[in-house]
Amino acid sequence: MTLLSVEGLGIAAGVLPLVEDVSFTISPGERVGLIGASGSGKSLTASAVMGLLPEGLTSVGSVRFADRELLGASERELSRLRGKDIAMVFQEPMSALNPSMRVGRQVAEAMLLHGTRDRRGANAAAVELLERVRLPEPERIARAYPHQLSGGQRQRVVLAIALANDPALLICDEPTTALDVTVQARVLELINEGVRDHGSALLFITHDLAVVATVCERVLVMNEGRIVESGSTRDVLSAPKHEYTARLLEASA
Ligand SMILES: Nc1ncnc2c1ncn2[C@@H]1O[C@H](COP(=O)(O)OP(=O)(O)OP(=O)(O)O)[C@@H](O)[C@H]1O
Repeated sequence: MTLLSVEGLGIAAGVLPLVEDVSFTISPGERVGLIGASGSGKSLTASAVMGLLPEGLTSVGSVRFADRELLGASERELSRLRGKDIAMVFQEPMSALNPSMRVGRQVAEAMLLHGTRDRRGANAAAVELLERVRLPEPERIARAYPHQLSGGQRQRVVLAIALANDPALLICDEPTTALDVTVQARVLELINEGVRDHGSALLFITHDLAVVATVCERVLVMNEGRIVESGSTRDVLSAPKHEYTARLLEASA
C-alpha cells in the first residue's frame, strides 16, 4: 500500500528548472530521509507535497496522497489535509507559531480547525500533547506566549501541534537545525517517538547523515534538482552508489 506517491515531479521558475523528474513513494508508517546539499531541491519537493509552492513557480507531474491528486488541487481541498492528514515541522519554530496567542490555545486550535475535538476536549488534549513532547509543567507552558519559551521548547510546541490530529504523514524540514546542539538530539528523539506512537509516515529533510541513520529506514539523495540515489539507509550509507553520495558521506565523516 502506498500513502504518498510522487511521480515525475518537476518544478521550475520560468524556464529555469529547479526540480526535475522526481519520483518516490512512501508507505504508511515508513520513515524516509531526503538528503542533499543546500539548493538541491529538497525543500521545494516537500513544499509541492504540501501544496505550498512559492508563488511564481510552476510544477508538473503528480503528487498523490491516499489516492488524491494534490498537484493542482484547490486551496480548500489542500487546507483540509494540511495540519490534519499531512503535518509539518519546519526549521524555524517562530515562523509556525502565532506570537500573540498562548501556546495551549494554538495546540487546541489545530484540533478545533479540523473538528477532531470539541473546545473542552481540545483544551485538555492540548495539555496532554504538551506533556507528550516532554515540556515541563505543561499546564503552565500552555498559558505562555511563544516568546516566553526557549527555541527548543517552541519546537516542541510546533511538534505537539503537528501531532495533534494524528497525521498519516509528518514532513520535517531541518527541524533541529536552528536549535542548540544540546537540545537537537532530544527534539529528534521526540519526533521519532511521536511518529512511531502514531504510526505516522515521515519525510525527513536534513543535511545531517547521522540523523538519517538514526531516524530513517530509507533515504533519497538529491543533487541539482534530481534524485540521484535511493535505497535502504543502511545500504546507501554503507555502500553509496552515486559519486555525490560518497562525497556527502566523506564530508560528514
Ligand atoms: N521562490 C523561488 N524562486 C526561484 N527560485 C527558487 C525559489 N525557491 C527556491 N528556489 C531555488 O530552487 C533551488 C532549490 O531550493 P530548495 O530550497 O528546494 O533547496 P534545498 O535543497 O532545500 O536547500 P537547503 O538545504 O538550503 O534548504 C535553489 O537553487 C533555490 O535557489
